[in-house]
Amino acid sequence: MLTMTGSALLAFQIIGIVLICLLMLLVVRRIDDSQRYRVSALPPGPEAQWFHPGPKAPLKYAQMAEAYGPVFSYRQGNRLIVIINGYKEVVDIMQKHNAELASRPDFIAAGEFLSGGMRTLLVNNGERLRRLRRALHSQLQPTAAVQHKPIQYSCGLDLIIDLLQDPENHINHAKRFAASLIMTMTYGKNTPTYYTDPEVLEINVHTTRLGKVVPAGQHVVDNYPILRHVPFVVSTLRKWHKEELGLFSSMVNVVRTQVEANRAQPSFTTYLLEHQAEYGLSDDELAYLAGSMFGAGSDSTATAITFVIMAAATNPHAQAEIQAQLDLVVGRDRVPTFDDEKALPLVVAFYLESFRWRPISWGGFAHRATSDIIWASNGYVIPEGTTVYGNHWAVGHDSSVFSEPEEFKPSRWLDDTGRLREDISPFTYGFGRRVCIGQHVANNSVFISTALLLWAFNIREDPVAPIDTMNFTDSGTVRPLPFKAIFSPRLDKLEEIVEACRA
Ligand code: HEM
Repeated sequence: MLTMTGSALLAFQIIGIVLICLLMLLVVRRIDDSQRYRVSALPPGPEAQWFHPGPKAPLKYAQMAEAYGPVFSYRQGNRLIVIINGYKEVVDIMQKHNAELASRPDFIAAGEFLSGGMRTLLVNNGERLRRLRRALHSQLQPTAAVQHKPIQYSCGLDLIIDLLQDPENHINHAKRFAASLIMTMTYGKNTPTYYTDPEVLEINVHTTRLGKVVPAGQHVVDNYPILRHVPFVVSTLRKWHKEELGLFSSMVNVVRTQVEANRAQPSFTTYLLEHQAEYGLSDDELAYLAGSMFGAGSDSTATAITFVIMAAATNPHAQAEIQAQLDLVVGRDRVPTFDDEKALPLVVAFYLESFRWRPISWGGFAHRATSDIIWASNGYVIPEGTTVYGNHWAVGHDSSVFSEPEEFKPSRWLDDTGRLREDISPFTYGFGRRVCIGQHVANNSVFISTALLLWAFNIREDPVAPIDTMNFTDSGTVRPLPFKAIFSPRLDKLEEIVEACRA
């Protein structure tokens, strides 16, 4: 009993000291800020010292942009946040000032503790980021992305067969496509992958944990960094890191054993093991580099495929147009392949429009200004240290670039001659120097799935179960919630043709 009272007293003392320190820090920062911000104006925004947008922030931000303008700011205590909601503004700020926005805000819970500072997405700009991105680039840049096309094609054929046999579960089939691809690319897995495989389930536990602590302010240590020194505050994060690192290391060890026995399939991990010294990777960094491919590339790719299905089911006219092109270019005796891509601009336009219409990382990912950014057109300053988001939802729905933004119109991505436009982008993969490094692989996945899906099926909405196209999770990478779609094969011998094309 005495011991309990003693530790309670100690805890109160620590909390007291922490509160006093925080108060002092707040006063000093406010004096500092008020002096700096007088020089030029901050983008306008709510007055509150602690503003929280609430649920579905990207939609709320788009509404706020109508009141404050396309670039606005708000505060969360000491943190200053700027949200960019217009297409032109995102180009002017996120793209043109890419060097000053190449860093991340401090993700203390998710980056420092949960990921041990090793998850590429959360690493600050600097020497480690350069090493990690260079290693990833070797496998994911356009010329290297080509080598993954045969796996993507084969996963695409599986997707068609899965849908034919069990259409109800279409969301899980899209997840299977993405999981199989990543497991093969990363670890050289050559047995079929299912979304219910124990290792896939285990990776998903870790991805879900990460998703819980990434949003700024979700964990107390992000709001009060001084608490990082209080062991019980960060003990769960430390435990999660240990478990995640254990899993990632064990997966690398399997490949290491295969390499030693001379029976490893070439993969990202075999490449990293061979070039470990060249990239200066520790064993733990190597394990994280391989392991976090799944978190970064699996859910996002699966969501992209499911949004294509949703777009097709709710836009029969656009679907018919793309099928007419597929019939002309591919016919019905064989499946579409990557070789058809140049002749199928409508397929590309269809998925680009899907990216714009229902963005996957809908609020964008946080960047940090590492020096003051003067936004010349309006004379506003985005001070050093500000967290900056390009709001993908608002940018894709900017009516000055995308007329009738609620409408699904693939034709807006084509010029008068039917070629793909190069002057606009859906910005699905983010901005500047932190743009998604897996974008070429992801585009190939979405291209082959879209082509195969719409070649193989007429996809329809069930009149008695209309699809709510805004029914997705309110998370960093959104996930569409279950919806019914009817998949009617467009040819009698679909399975036969697909199987014949596997060779
Ligand atoms: C349709 C699928 C995908 C979407 C929509 C997507 C989207 C994004 C976005 C929005 C970012 C942050 C960009 C920013 O900070 O502005 C990002 C970062 C990243 N993505 Fe993707 N991604 C996809 C697929 C992939 C794949 C397949 C991989 C790997 C195989 C991958 C690996 C990464 C990595 C490593 C980062 C961190 C880059 C950094 O912070 O420097 N992504 N992705």
